[in-house]
Amino acid sequence: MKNCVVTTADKDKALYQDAKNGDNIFCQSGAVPSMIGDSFLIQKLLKDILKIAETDATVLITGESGTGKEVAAEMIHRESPRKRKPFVCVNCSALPDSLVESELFGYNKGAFTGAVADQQGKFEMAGEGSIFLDEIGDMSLHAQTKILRVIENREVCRLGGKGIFSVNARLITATNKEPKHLMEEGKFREDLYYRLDVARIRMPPLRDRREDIPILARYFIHKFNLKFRRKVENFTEEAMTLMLRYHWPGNVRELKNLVEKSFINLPSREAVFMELPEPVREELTSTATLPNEERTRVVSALMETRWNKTRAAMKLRWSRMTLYRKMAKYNIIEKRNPER
Ligand SMILES: Nc1ncnc2c1ncn2[C@@H]1O[C@H](COP(=O)(O)OP(=O)(O)OP(=O)(O)O)[C@@H](O)[C@H]1O
Repeated sequence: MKNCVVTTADKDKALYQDAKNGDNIFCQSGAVPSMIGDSFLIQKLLKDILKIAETDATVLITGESGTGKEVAAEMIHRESPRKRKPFVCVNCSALPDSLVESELFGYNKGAFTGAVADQQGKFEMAGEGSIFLDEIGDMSLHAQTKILRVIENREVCRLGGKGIFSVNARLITATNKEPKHLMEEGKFREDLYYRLDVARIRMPPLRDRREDIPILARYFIHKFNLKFRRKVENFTEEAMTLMLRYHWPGNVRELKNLVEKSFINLPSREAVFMELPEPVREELTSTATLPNEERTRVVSALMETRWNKTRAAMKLRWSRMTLYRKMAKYNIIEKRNPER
């Protein structure tokens, strides 16, 4: 992730930088990247995000890599009363110990060799907005001590500076490592953890919400249609079946990359239905797990029939009652979606 600052002014210019990929995403007013998905888990997550956004609590977001922690952090800011103030992202894993203070707290001209001009730190830049410390679990104990001090005192001092700035930004942090394990291994300060874990958001892995795969795939297809000037509608049925069964260790990021690879592999500019590139197809076929094949079958039947229960039940050769029972058993909930 590139460190980035999104200000209201930037958004007015319809510019938002996809902090992970360095892409510039052009957005219409307010249409910054949003959390796509209509599974029960995502709907619940969205409710939690909106509830937490309103409070001013410090947030800790946990979840595997690629599950959308940064998307969630940005949404918390965007939905909070601080939305017109800056949103500052810091990738802690890319921050060597020697740079922690100068990056986060800033410095004054002459503070060290190379400090040729005054420089604001990230806490100062965030002002009354939000500061997002990503991959906080990768910070050294030394750096954690510095962060803890800022949280406790709510003030920072630039390197080589005399003045003290009070810290008013809301703190949002994320880690893809389990904080409890990090503490057991002595890699994370317990006192800092309790300061950060005031409100918790847990991002579910994609394999636990497979019913979001078609809608996410369509969303990325839409994005890449714009980027590559194509008119793809969807994946072929065979490709989608494989995708629904795959276990997605890299989560949504892996799905996004796969959609992009499939675009690059398109045989013609006019192609409407997309195959998976051959090596990916082989990989997905060999690693596709069937942790809950019945659930996958139910979701696929519902998707294929646009949630028409009578037709889905017929497809599965079940009664409607059986279908409803299975939907309840596997927590499959229909979301009213104009696309369907
Ligand atoms: N629910 C979602 N809807 C739309 N896009 C998503 C969603 N979840 C993730 N993405 C996209 O997937 C990619 C990875 O998401 P993100 O960077 O937020 O994951 P992360 O959990 O922060 O990963 P890491 O732990 O590696 O930092 C991004 O391009 C993001 O825009």
